[in-house]
Amino acid sequence: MTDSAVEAAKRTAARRAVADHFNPNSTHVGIGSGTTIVYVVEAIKEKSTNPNILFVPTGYQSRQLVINAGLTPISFDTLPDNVMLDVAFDGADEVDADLNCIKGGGACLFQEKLVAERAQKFVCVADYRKRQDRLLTNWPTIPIEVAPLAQRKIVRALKQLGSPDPKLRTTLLQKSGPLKTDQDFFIVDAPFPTLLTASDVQAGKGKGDGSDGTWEVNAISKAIKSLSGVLEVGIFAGLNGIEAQALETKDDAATLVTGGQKPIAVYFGMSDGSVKVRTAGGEE
Ligand SMILES: O=C(CO)[C@H](O)[C@H](O)COP(=O)(O)O
Repeated sequence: MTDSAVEAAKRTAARRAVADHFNPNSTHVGIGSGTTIVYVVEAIKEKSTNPNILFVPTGYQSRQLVINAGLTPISFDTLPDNVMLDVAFDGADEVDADLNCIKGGGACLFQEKLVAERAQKFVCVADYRKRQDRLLTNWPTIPIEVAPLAQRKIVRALKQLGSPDPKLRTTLLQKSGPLKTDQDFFIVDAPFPTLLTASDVQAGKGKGDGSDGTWEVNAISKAIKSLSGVLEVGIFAGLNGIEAQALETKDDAATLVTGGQKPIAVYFGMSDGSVKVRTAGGEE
């Protein structure tokens, strides 16, 4: 596939996702980061440039994208406590059969997670290379945002968790040295063996707790997040927004604060020009 074919796949999927999930009467919409989200913003702009819709970006690139499209950005920390985003769109680096995602290829995972958790509907758009049954199949590493001071000890701890060669992400262009995130933190990219889903563990394909060299998605995410100095882990797993809200209405007040991290739907642009939509109900 040529680069332009991959870009065409991203654009086709973005248009379908926006057609299905962007309501021009929305009040608050989250906008993720990366190359695919550009096509989402393009499609949104075609449907509405209503200045009353407030767009919550997930970092510098995302904010510029919103501004350049003539849309109205609003910072996450100015959202009133009782406001949920109607929908948040984002890209993904890899998605498994249960809709767990790896994100952070563009180093924006921290703000992306804040925004995803605040959305009633979190929707991802990606090209066919990201569509897998298990995480760490084609995408090689888990991106982790860390405090610079703690970087070396976190790399050591990741090795103890079974990551063979965690690496500090560096800038590729003129400036040498570590890449800095929008929070002025560092990114460590940690390879692990392919991650098990919860149903793999139930089916006895591995313990999933690291003791036999296998990790289940939620377990490795929690283990990494518990290391001091880790700001956020680029695994979006657990509940989706609809499941989280259902729990909250059953008077579990804690869930609104954590929200859902998993998308309710992922739109994959395929190499033949079609779009596959993966949801909790399966794929069509
Ligand atoms: O998580 C991200 C940035 O932190 C991106 O959404 C992810 O890397 C996908 O990027 P692209 O659309 O360029 O493939």
